[in-house]
Amino acid sequence: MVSPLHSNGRAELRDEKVVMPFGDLAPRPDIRPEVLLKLSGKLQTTLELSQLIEIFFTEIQQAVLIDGLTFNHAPNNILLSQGKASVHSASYRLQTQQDYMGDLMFHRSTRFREHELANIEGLLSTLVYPLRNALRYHEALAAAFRDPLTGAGNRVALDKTLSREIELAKRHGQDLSILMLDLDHFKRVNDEFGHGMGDRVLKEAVLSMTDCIRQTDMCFRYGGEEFLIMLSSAEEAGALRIAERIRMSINELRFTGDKGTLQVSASIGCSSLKGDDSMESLITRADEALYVAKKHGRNCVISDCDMAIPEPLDKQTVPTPNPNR
Ligand SMILES: Nc1nc2c(ncn2[C@@H]2O[C@H](COP(=O)(O)OP(=O)(O)OP(=O)(O)O)[C@@H](O)[C@H]2O)c(=O)[nH]1
Repeated sequence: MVSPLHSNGRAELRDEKVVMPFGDLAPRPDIRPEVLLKLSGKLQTTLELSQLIEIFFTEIQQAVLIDGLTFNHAPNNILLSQGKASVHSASYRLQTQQDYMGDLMFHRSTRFREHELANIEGLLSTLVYPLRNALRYHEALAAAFRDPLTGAGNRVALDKTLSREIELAKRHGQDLSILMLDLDHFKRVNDEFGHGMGDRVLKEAVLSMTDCIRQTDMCFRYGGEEFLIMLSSAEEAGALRIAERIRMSINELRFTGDKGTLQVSASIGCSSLKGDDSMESLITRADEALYVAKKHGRNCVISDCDMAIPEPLDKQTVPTPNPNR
């Protein structure tokens, strides 16, 4: 039997006191079996995490009044809230011997009493299996939209996300820009340093990209060594600044292998959303700008509005082994 509150499970009060409700003197849960049965049945009706937390929040009001509930699963980047945060809180780490299943925080304007904490813990036992199933479902869905090598979004995710973001940006009159990024002379990286090194470069380049963008922006693998970065609420000038930051950050990477140290560079084309743009036209303009960047020596950023004027090229364009490093 899995315990929702593994040995380190605990209820914490806001004033730093720690209560161990399952200690010898702690009260036992006092919940009617039909409440548990009903809750358990309802929780089994969905695999969607947000729905699951909503059902749990609504249903447990029958046993304990709470103002708000927060569910946090940092490894999967999940943060869900119901109701509102309040002065007092009780938090639980849900952990079985195999799985970490997240942290739940219950909020209330008045202190939780010990018998209420015991009831919350009794109710939590119904959440464990549905929550584990929902987390697995969430992970499977996320994997279906991710490039397995780099962790960037894949083409399926790109089509879904970019078309939705374009629609939203148009409806709310917001800016949206994209960057099309291609690593320069990547074939030489594979040929001279091996495919393993090529893979390493791809992974590190994606980390550089994601380090330079906001959480609301997204990076997708468009093809082999080509990436599309979606910048929400970014106008052309802002997008060019981010693109330049990414270009420099990739150019600063160093990879040491048997044949010395490798430096890579990237060319970037940028396009910003216009009123009559479709996803295809936005991508085509970024692609054309990327083509100009390649043509004018690589390791530079070109905007779709600025395709005739290439950046000054004082940078290294070819990955070079440097045996002295
Ligand atoms: N290691 C590795 N290589 C890949 C992967 N996907 C594509 N490639 C390689 O990326 C290279 C792309 O080569 P090209 O299209 O000629 O482009 P390039 O050498 O980067 O030249 P420019 O784009 O003109 O600067 C090919 O050799 C592909 O095999 C991958 O997942 N891993």
